[in-house]
Amino acid sequence: MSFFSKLRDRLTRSSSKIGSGLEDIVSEAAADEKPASPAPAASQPATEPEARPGVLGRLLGRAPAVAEPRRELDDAMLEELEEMLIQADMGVETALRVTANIAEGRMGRRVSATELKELLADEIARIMTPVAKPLPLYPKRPQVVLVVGVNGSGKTTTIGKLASQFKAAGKKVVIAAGDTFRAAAVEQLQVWGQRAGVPVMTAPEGSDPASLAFDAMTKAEAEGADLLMIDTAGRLQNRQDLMEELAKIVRVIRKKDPSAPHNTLLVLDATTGQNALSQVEIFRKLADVSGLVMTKLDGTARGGVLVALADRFGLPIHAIGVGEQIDDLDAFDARDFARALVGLGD
Ligand SMILES: Nc1nc2c(ncn2[C@@H]2O[C@H](COP(=O)(O)OP(=O)(O)OP(=O)(O)O)[C@@H](O)[C@H]2O)c(=O)[nH]1
Repeated sequence: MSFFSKLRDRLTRSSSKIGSGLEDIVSEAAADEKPASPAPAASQPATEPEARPGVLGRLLGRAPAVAEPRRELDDAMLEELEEMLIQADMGVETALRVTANIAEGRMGRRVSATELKELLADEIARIMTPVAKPLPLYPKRPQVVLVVGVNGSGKTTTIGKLASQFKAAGKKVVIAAGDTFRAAAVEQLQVWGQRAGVPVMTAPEGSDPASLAFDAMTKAEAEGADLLMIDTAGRLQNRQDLMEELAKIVRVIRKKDPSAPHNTLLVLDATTGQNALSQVEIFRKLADVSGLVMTKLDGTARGGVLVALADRFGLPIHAIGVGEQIDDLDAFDARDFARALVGLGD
């Protein structure tokens, strides 16, 4: 199954919220109106073709989309659209901007839900394309990837999935279980390491994570590893401690390589919705976040938050997770995500 198919299948809680939201906005009002004039599309600009049924629709011989209800784009409709996007966790500013862009040059036109979905997907893709960047790989060996994020956000799983994918791509990977205070986190990382066939460096419970990071750096250098992925603690309850812990890890690995860490990945859980925005703000103060990974897009109707994140921070989005299996994480593709999010096909 292609990742797009998987994404579309698993993003359904978000996409049904947005997709049916758009359909409701158009059809509820259209139901109150008299039947549309016979050829509303005839007066539309040539650059905005009438919506066509998708490939599946054509194969099944569905009636062309002219039968779809249409609604005149006016202030009331824009307000509903804005409200729906806010409800879908896109954030107020992003929802306003997206709605304004959709409205531009189209006020008074009669649009169908399919057209609206296409317009919305284009707007979302436009916002997200500049940030859709896979984790950059450098010739530097070992490339040190520090992974930060609150407990439970999916750091361990993301490290396991990335390690396994890099290993499959022929890279030599070492993992350091830097959350030394939580035995369960270390064990979980060891399970992922075994699954991926990647060594996991651990340290006794409660020992200094920076000292583990140093040892892991030594091992990665000695073994000629391409990548060293360092898991870290995510205790936000005591931010000062966490900041010092992260700063110490960075100080120590810089003794071995002044250019490290080469990436600082912030892992965010999509189910936290708008809270993900404040997590970015907090972690940017704690660490020099260079890119984002968003997990658990499969279990939530709040996937729109990724659009808000892209719009607000402009940080690279390296990958997204849509499940718990090794191949449920893939590079972020703006167009695919935008289309899946509004419930459109490839
Ligand atoms: N449905 C789903 N579950 C996920 C995804 N990514 C991670 N999980 C699950 O989320 C839970 C937390 O993930 P972890 O990787 O342990 O998160 P963590 O940030 O390392 O958390 P700690 O180990 O508590 O520090 C686990 O049960 C994972 O299986 C995803 O993309 N989709």
